[in-house]
Amino acid sequence: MGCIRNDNLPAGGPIAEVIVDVPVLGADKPYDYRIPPDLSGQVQPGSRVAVPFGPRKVQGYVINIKGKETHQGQLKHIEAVLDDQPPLTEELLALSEWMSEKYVCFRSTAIQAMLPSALKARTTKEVIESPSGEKQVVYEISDNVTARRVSYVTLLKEAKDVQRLLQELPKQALKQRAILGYLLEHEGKVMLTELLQACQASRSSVQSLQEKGIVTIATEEVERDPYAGRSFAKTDPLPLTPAQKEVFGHIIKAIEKEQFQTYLLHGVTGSGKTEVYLQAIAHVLKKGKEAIVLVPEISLTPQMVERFKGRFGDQVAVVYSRLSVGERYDTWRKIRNGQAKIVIGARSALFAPFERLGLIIIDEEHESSYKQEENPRYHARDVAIFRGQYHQAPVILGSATPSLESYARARKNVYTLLSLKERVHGRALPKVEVVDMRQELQSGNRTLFSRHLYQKIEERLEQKEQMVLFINRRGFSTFVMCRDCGFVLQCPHCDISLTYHKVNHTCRCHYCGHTERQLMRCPNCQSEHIRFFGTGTQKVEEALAQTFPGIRVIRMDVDTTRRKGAHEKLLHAFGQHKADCLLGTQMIAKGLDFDNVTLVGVIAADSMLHLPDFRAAERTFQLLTQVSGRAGRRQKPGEVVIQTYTPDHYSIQCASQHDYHTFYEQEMRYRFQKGYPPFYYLSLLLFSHPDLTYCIKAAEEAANWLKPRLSKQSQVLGPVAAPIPKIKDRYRYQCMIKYKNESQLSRLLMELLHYMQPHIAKYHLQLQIDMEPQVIL
Ligand SMILES: Nc1ncnc2c1ncn2[C@@H]1O[C@H](COP(=O)(O)OP(=O)(O)OP(=O)(O)O)[C@@H](O)[C@H]1O
Ligand SMILES: [Zn+2]
Ligand SMILES: [Zn+2]
Repeated sequence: MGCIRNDNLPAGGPIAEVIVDVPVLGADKPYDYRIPPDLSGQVQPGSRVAVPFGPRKVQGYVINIKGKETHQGQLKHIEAVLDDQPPLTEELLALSEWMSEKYVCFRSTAIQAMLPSALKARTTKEVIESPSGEKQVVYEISDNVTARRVSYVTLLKEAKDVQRLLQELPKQALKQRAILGYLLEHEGKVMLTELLQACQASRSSVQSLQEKGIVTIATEEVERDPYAGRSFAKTDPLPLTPAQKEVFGHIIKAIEKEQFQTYLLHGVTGSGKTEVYLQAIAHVLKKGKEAIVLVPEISLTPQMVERFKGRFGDQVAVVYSRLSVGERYDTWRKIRNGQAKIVIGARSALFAPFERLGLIIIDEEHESSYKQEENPRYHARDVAIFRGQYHQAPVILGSATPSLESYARARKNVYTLLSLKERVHGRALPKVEVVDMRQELQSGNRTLFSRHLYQKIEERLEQKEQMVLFINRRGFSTFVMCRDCGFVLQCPHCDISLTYHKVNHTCRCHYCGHTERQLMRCPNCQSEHIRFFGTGTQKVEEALAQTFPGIRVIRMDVDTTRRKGAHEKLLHAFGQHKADCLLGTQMIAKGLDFDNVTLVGVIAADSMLHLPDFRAAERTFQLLTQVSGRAGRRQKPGEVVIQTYTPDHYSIQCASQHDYHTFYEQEMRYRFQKGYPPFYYLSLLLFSHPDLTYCIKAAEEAANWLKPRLSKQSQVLGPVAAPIPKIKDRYRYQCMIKYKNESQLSRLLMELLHYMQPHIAKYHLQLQIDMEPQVIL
């Protein structure tokens, strides 16, 4: 691998069409390369290859192999095949083509999204001097990470022979004795490093044993398995409730008939959706097929992993961003070579290179993290449906709070609606109380906790039950303002206010990380009346300690979970009752299933409601429902307290009554009036440039080009300043395209990219195209 050959080839021989890993506009098309005879068996559709491209060597992907006759003249040839088995299947090749068209991205970008980053080859440039003294640049392609190899020492003699050898060895050969003894104790095979350490021996001792033919040292490829050595208690399928049975029956039928169909499983929190998934997967395995389960990254808790590993053991591969590059690569290979049958993971797990896919599940399907916010800007739901269609396999979208888009599709019978309306075995949904914080203020309560919440927390502390408190923001305060002149401290690079972090007395930008020391005086009027407004996790943590002396709090937010394993550790500690309160951001809203949690408190329910995004109400409803769902999941009943300044808002009212349908109807009316999804599609063009005037001009030029080319019912809104008008010193302008039916839009936007190319290539304009964006900030 990696070495580039440079011999010359005669003309003739089959030709491969290759997509090169060069993400620029002009290079986004298949190039023809000759397949040299010695590689002819190895080059297949889906192979990753090294090819010359201009003066460079680059990595590419073979998408097709053609006969000899199609090309005249000189062709460059493929120089190396980079893997034993082609990393891409025929299906994934087709998917990459579909993605590049639908999401207006380069095909190589789509392909890269499917592969573990270990397969992103590095091109290294080296300058060498030729014999005649000329300098030459050579390029080498090497993989980022390769398989891990480990040396093992194996005993070649039987135990009784070794006993005899031990007698015969000279007295002073202490190390060799120790080594043989250790090998005997460990079934005759041990890792070299372990052996040397255990016996305090050097390599030469082992080598001398090898020379005598007693042991052998050999390297083997080993797999990096983050779960190696961990055992999971085996679980058996639970007898399904009648409601679960009904849902299960529908899904099984589709699996049996090998029929593509998209199901929307609307099941309240704790209704037993996961158990249905598990049993459906068992069925798929029995048919010799494979399954993919997507969950949002933050729901991929140890609890969740345990449920799948407990049922299916080593057949389960877990894919998430916390894996090291090497672990990810090994997990991917386990999938590619058929060792793993089930993949559970965050968004990118969807590209698991299975060839006999029998089921795809997207849990918490409403989650915005299923949309990738960088190129390729794909939505997991669309990709899942592509794969389901390809394999004739059912797709299940599950949620307690389906996205409006999905629910509307189910209403129109595009998806099949299945529902679980009650919690398993009649367990009650928690009682939710909404507290009007304006009244609290009027009655003189200026603390973070309403009297009601205060009382509930006290009760839990007395009864030794646990609670979950939720606040939408991390940090201490959400903005810093001068009370005399109203100056708000902002990030100099982004149009966004800085967040105060009390631990190290800094003000930080959550977009670019810019940090300033705590202000003592207003930079505008020199007043000392600086105040911190808004509430973050750190402030609640401090207030809890002051209000409830002795309370044990575990804080979970981006700041406390940065280190690998921290997330798991904190949750484990909470599960072991090492704290009374789990306090955190979104990351605690989902998937947690702790039996001792009887109270959930939402400190400020409004913080999401006022974001400049048409999905703000939907997100608020979803979040409140999910957080509430963490309470009373087992024997003990649960209670929820939601604190808000807008208690009458329908998203808060409906969430408190566990009433999805009323919320859906009301939100649909609003979307209809305003012309938003699911009534219209949106696509977003975002222009950014360090110079404001240039940015506006370019955006206008693009809008003017586009408008006459769209059909009459479609609208181009803007260009206007983006909701965050500047990030990292780049100004941001956007155009929103609203349409119902614009089948050629993707193609048109690709043309627009070509049209705008001079601005992009020469003047560093960035133009980002987002088909059906999830986040409009
Ligand atoms: N048929 C069953 N019999 C007994 N217990 C069950 C059954 N199905 C599920 N449970 C239990 O009920 C609880 C909730 O089930 P599960 O986690 O599957 O629900 P869910 O709908 O996936 O939850 P959420 O979406 O809120 O995370 C779990 O503790 C689970 O073990
Ligand atoms: Zn001031
Ligand atoms: Zn910033």
